[in-house]
Amino acid sequence: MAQLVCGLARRWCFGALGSPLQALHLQALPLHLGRTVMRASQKDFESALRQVKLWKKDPGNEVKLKLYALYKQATEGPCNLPKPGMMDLVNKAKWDAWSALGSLPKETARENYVDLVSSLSAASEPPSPAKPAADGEQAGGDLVVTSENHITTITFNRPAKKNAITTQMYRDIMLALQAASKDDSVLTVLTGNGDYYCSGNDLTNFTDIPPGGPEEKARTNAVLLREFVDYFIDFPKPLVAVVNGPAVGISVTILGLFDLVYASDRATFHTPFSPLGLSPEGCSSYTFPKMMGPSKAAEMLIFGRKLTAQEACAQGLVTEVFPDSTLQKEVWTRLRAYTKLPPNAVRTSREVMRSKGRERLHAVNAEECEALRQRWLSEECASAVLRFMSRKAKL
Ligand SMILES: CCCCC/C=C/CC(=O)SCCNC(=O)CCNC(=O)[C@H](O)C(C)(C)COP(=O)(O)OP(=O)(O)OC[C@H]1O[C@@H](n2cnc3c(N)ncnc32)[C@H](O)[C@@H]1OP(=O)(O)O
Repeated sequence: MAQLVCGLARRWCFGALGSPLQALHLQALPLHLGRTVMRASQKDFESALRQVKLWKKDPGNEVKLKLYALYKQATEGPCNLPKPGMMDLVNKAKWDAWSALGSLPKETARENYVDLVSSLSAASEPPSPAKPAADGEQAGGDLVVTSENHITTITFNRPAKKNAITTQMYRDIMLALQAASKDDSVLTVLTGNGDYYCSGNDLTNFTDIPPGGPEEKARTNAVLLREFVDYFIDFPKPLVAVVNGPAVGISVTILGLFDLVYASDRATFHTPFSPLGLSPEGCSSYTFPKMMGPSKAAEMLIFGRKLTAQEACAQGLVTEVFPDSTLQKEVWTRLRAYTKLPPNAVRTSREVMRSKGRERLHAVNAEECEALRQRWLSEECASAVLRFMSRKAKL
């Protein structure tokens, strides 16, 4: 039984800077710790700062921004920085949060900081021991890959973030597909752990701007996306999605490149590209109109209409819908039966079905990635990401 776990468990902690938003609070800490303690509540404040550094659970961007703003107000007073540009997403979010505190006195900000930390520390659960790995599985990692009974399963495993896909996960999925294309499996399955199948691209993937600026970020993301989608276009074995819950963005669009899509009746299919200032990817601008007709595809891809599992099945995006309570049992029984079919016949049938459209799919992928590269540099996209990060907007 082959076994592979991709992606290190990235437990959130202030010592490991995964993104600028994770970093923004920490950046402030050393500045403060060198200062002289002047007031009575300063000790509590410093103790709260130390406590925050020990948190292992990500408190979320909203809380991190609040902590950052209160910290700056407590130590420096009202916001005294020039307003960052629209594209400077992280600094803009920080600036907005700090400015929102207006002329709140330093002592009040310090007390609010201490109160916030103590309420969050009280609410957080003690760390639970890792679940023992079941046979053929390993716990942990943002992506878990197992291979059993001739089925390789790639599981999105970031349930606290609704399985949003980080840049590392894109790379790990490619590695997993590469391994699966060569192992003894007959089928490759993608599924999600937790209540979501996947909430699409992790929107914080756009926030860590490299020295080359937003243009470089847009370019490298476009290259990564193109390579990622190419892997699905060229994958040589049947691809199956077991959509255990809501699916968003790229996790929906690439379903057009799958052979079978089995969905829970809890699943929904949502591609909110226009509200995000984006355009379709995953070859969906070609596969969706082909499978559901141009006007149904337009409703989804241009106007962001969310489909239920039943609607997605009626449109041809989903193969079959199962009651959530029986999804796992029914689907895995069926998939195991499919693995008993003569593997060479399965591969040949798939290849003759796929080979004719492959070149076209690569061209569509290239075109979509170029359109997205430009979209990522737009103010519409920057505003949407900023709105999400400051939690004023959700789907
Ligand atoms: C290399 C680049 C390739 C780019 C390819 C392009 C792809 C395009 C897309 O995929 S577009 C789709 C992008 N996805 C979204 O816009 C979804 C955004 N998320 C939401 O709207 C909501 O979170 C939700 C509707 C999915 C779930 O709402 P709910 O209220 O049930 O849960 P929370 O909002 O509290 O979410 C729990 C935590 O998960 C974080 N999170 C969820 N989705 C994402 C995401 N896509 N990116 C980053 N983070 C996400 C959310 O922030 C919460 O975290 P917190 O607890 O730390 O606050």
